[in-house]
Amino acid sequence: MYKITKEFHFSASHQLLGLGEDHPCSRFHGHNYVVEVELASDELNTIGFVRDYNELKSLKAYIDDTLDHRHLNDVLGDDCVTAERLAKHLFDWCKVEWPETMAVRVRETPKTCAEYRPLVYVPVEARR
Ligand SMILES: Nc1nc2c(c(=O)[nH]1)N=C([C@H](O)[C@H](O)COP(=O)(O)OP(=O)(O)OP(=O)(O)O)CN2
Ligand SMILES: [Zn+2]
Repeated sequence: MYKITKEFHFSASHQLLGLGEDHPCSRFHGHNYVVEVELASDELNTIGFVRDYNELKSLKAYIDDTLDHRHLNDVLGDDCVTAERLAKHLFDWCKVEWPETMAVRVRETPKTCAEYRPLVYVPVEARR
């Protein structure tokens, strides 16, 4: 299997409501988000690509237009935009664009990372 990744950056604010007032993340705050999308395929195209990195620019356009310098609670219509939920949101967008999408990772800080990767269902008959 071949795997490629590409990284995207944006800045946005959010607030994790429901955590309790003493939790720092319940306050309005922001992050310099790092998003990494992962695509995989058993086969390469005639050029030798899983997919041209250049094509992934449309994710940059989506991020710039809808997430960058915005309040994520408003954009996603969610009062608790965790990194996990943002990873799922971006995974769903990427999967429609590129069926080879395997996972999306979101970093809010250099020390944290949340990933959305669907479980692969293996039928009982195929498990032997
Ligand atoms: N599982 C998750 N936990 C937390 C999330 C999240 O999205 N998923 N988000 C937050 C906050 O929004 C923010 O990311 C702060 O995280 P934290 O690790 O507390 O960041 P700090 O820089 O303050 O960490 P220090 O350990 O103090 O350096 C919280 N949890
Ligand atoms: Zn945060």
